Amino acid sequence: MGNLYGQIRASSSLVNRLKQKLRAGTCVVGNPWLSKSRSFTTTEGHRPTMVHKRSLDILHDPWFNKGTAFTMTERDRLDLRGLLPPNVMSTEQQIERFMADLKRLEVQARDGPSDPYALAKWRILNRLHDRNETMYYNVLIANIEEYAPIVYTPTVGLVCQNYSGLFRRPRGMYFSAEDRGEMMSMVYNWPADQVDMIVVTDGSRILGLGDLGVQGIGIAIGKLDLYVAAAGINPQRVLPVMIDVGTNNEKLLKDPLYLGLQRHRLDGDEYLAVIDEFMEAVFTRWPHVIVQFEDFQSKWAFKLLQRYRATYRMFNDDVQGTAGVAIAGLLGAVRAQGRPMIDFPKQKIVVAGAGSAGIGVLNAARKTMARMLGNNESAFESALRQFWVVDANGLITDERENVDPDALPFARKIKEIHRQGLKEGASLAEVVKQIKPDVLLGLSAVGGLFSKEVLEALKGSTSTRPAIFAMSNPTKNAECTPDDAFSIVGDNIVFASGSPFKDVDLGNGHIGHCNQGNNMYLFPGIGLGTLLSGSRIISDGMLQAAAECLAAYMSEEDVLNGVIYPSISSIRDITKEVAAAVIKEAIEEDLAEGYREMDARELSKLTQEEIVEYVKNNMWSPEYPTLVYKQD
Ligand SMILES: NC(=O)C1=CN([C@@H]2O[C@H](COP(=O)(O)OP(=O)(O)OC[C@H]3O[C@@H](n4cnc5c(N)ncnc54)[C@H](O)[C@@H]3O)[C@@H](O)[C@H]2O)C=CC1
Ligand SMILES: CC(=O)C(=O)O
Ligand SMILES: [Mg+2]
Repeated sequence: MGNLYGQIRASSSLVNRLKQKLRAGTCVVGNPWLSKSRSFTTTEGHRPTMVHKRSLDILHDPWFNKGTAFTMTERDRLDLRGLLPPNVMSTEQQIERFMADLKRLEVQARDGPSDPYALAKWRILNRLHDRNETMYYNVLIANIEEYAPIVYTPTVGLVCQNYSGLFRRPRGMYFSAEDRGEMMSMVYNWPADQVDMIVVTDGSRILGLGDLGVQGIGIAIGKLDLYVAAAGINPQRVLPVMIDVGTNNEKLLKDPLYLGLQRHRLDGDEYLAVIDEFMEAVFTRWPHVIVQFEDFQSKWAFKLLQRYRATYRMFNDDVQGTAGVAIAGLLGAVRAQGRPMIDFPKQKIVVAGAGSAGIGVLNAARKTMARMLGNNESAFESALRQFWVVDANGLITDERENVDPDALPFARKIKEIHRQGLKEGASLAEVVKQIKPDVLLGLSAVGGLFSKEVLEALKGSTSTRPAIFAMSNPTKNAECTPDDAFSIVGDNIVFASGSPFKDVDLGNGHIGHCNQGNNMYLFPGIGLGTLLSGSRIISDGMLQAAAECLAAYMSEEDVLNGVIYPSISSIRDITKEVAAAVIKEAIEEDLAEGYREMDARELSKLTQEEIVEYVKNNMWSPEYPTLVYKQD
């Protein structure tokens, strides 16, 4: 009732009349500020307030909203379970959180990695998103190059790190360890009858920033912004999801203002049971939904992918989306040397980082090489000779004990390695010095890992045009900057980074192009293509088709100029093409079951151009519809 009083104080005579009525008990208010249908009962004397709203309508109503202060029983009574972060806060804690955020604003607003006002821009855009979705997406689409770095990497990382302070209105759903046994019913608290895309995270590895617990929901929101802006998925049909199974981030566990469950992460079968329950719940309510797994720690990323990919429409963006983008870039790097793509299996590739992203890239690169070498068992084996993998403990060889099973195939034979002048655990600089690779690719989450020593060593590369992929996010986690890469290794390199950097002025009118090698070029098209094909699963072939489409998007002239990825300003066009390639492959693999009035038979009759047209016609654009009032 505090809000009610705040507004009413504007008119003293009305205040007195209302106070009398409130003291008397019930008060049906009819005044210029309140709609006639609302009736209020004072909370004095613990009488309840009658509300004629439930679920999100309450959270979006400033009169009734208590935000994180809704108790669990109220959340159940008002269908709010899952619509708020799980940690219930007191009014005092809410105020403390708000004040702490307010005080931090000035410092934080200047804390953007490459843009001093990044966080302030995010707040302004976020407020627009809360007020007017159509306008928000119009702004985002028209200025995607400028604002993708705000709603997505790098700023989204900063947003996640500060989410407990930034949280205002909830967006998306929270399924927590406390909701076990409830998910099948609470999924109906989400107001949309149709959901096409879910991006889900458990917050365990957000970009290269580690375990951010419940605050990781920011990454799911950012990825879905790109689904709307790039793929034209209707924003009413996207759902960001946070599965809060606890956090192992000790700082968050001790922070009284943290919005998530303050307990260590569930593990083993208990963890799996929560994810299983979530998957069953969302696919029961929305059988045709597509679920993108995002930023799960490697320990679970592969296991969950294997567990669900044959039965559910799902994929893991970090493993599979990143792999496709890297393949497209690696093929571009071969072409940038003036060589045909078919020379890819001759490339010597050093990969720093053997987590979900690194191993995903290695597996895909190995398969691509094997296909080019004849697609048989021996080609698959011999492709392994092209990779040297370095993790936190140095070069991985078969001498090492307890190699992660996913990395094991890439462990080099120790005898071979000795012949190459290396040993188990050799440092990255030593490996680069001895191997003289064509490509140095980082997915380590370690900022500056490609140190001066490493880059100096790369100068000895046997390639006519060495390629550096510093793919870790956000900006401060990039393995090196383009300035360092061009100035140390030389002008004649190909450079890509996961987060955007400015091109480098090499002098004499020459530009060192900085490509953004990020899975954002693929995941929106993979999701859209899967949706419009109606495929029940997302096959390796569909993912491969997406990667090849991205590689083919670049002209010969572009790649020779060191431009191996398109400009983000054309992301809607790229996504349309990628989606069409995914659909075509789904039809060829006999997986396409159709979408709405386009059934499988009709789909299979479409020409390539007609598929592209079909995709284009199904992409949502932000336009105001004509509204008409209809009584219940
Ligand atoms: N550009 C893009 O599209 C994408 C970028 N990424 C980025 O990749 C990074 C890694 O992600 P995940 O694989 O999921 O993380 P992860 O934590 O599972 O793996 C990190 C790997 O790096 C290794 N590592 C740590 N210190 C190292 C060092 N000093 N030298 C060499 N290796 C070292 C670790 O041993 C581990 O194998 C993150 O920064 C993420 O933002 C992830 C997905 C897509
Ligand atoms: C881009 C992305 O998915 C990541 O850095 O995790
Ligand atoms: Mg990711």
